[in-house]
Amino acid sequence: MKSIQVMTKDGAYDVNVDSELRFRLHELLPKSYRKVFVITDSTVGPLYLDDVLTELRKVSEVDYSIVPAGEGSKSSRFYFNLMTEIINAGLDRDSLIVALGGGMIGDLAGFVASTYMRGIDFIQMPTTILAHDSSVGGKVAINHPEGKNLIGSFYQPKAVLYDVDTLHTLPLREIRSGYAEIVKHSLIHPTPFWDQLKSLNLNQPLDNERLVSDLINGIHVKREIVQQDEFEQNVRQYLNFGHTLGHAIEAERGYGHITHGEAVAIGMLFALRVSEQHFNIQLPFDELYRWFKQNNYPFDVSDLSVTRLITRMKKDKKAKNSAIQMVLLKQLGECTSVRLEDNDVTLWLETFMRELVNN
Ligand SMILES: NC(=O)c1ccc[n+]([C@@H]2O[C@H](COP(=O)([O-])OP(=O)(O)OC[C@H]3O[C@@H](n4cnc5c(N)ncnc54)[C@H](O)[C@@H]3O)[C@@H](O)[C@H]2O)c1
Ligand SMILES: O=C(O)C(=O)C[C@@H](O)[C@H](O)[C@H](O)COP(=O)(O)O
Ligand SMILES: [Zn+2]
Repeated sequence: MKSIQVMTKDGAYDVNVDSELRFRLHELLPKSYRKVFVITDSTVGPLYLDDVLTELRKVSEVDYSIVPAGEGSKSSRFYFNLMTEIINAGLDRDSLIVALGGGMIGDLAGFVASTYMRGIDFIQMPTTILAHDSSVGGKVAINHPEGKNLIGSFYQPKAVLYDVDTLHTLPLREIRSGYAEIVKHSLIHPTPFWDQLKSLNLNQPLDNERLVSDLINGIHVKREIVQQDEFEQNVRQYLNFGHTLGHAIEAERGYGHITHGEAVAIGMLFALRVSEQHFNIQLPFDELYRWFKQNNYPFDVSDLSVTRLITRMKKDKKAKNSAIQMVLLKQLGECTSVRLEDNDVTLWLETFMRELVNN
């Protein structure tokens, strides 16, 4: 088992990555809990919930809830419903919430845990590739129609138990989506990690060893940045590379109409273009664009309005005084956060969207 420790203000926790972890769950709980409540979604539930419940019942009283799969459940409605369910289930401050699923479940269940009785313990059991990012670092949230993750907190899990066998039931679209965040980690960190990734063909069956190594590389980058700046006062912004436009597209399309990774992929390309223009430098835009295209990332942006996207980008959490703030690259592996003029971003976005539509 690969175990990566994350140090935070409230102590350390382990990110355990291995095959068949869900069958060793009861040994891996950080402590014993009287009651455990599992939150999962309607796709993951039928696949893995029974295994998890069987393990947990060896040591605790267990209850669960299944929300509809998809980004639409990361909402105030499902947040409130879950609150009612855990109140009725009698969870108290000695109880544990288990988030079994991808980033949607991790963010939603984590936000429930962070606010129920002002915070009870939770653990992450990620089941998507993307969740190598979302399960580590303690950002938990729900969406608002006005913007992604606008209602949330920083609340670290007590453990992350990543059973990589669960990743083999992921559809290709979710494999692609998850790899977008691995690509992000490779571009923002000085290790030559992008060089290893760029030969990868996602249309071929996943090689388990390769996948685990890519996930672990991503987790290392995430951990390093979170440990330096848990509450996003400075360098943690770099983890938002590609997200200023990415989040704007997700909200603009309506949550769930584009995956998070697909939106971030477009956002990263745009951030590379802006970096090139702003610093008058050359970056591997073409190489990244080719890799995304070869791997069939969808880049149809013809339905999106530049003006509306700019309005959304001005409401991004990084913005100060409604000025657009983007994470740019000074060179591969070196980030900086830059305040930009609306007019410049508008012009660059118009050109960039034309480029995507015409290619
Ligand atoms: N907190 C953070 O730091 C952070 C980081 C990145 C992304 N996020 C958030 O994470 C969310 C996206 O996460 P995601 O891409 O994992 O989405 P998701 O949780 O919605 O999962 C994607 C789809 O895959 C299905 N699925 C999950 N595991 C499966 C499995 N093993 N087999 C088959 N199907 C499976 C789900 O039911 C869903 O339909 C977004 O809300 C994003 O904002 C948060
Ligand atoms: O952990 C972080 O910090 C990130 O920014 C990781 C992102 O991949 C993730 O999508 C996160 O949820 C975005 O956070 P937000 O604060 O921009 O909503
Ligand atoms: Zn993200």
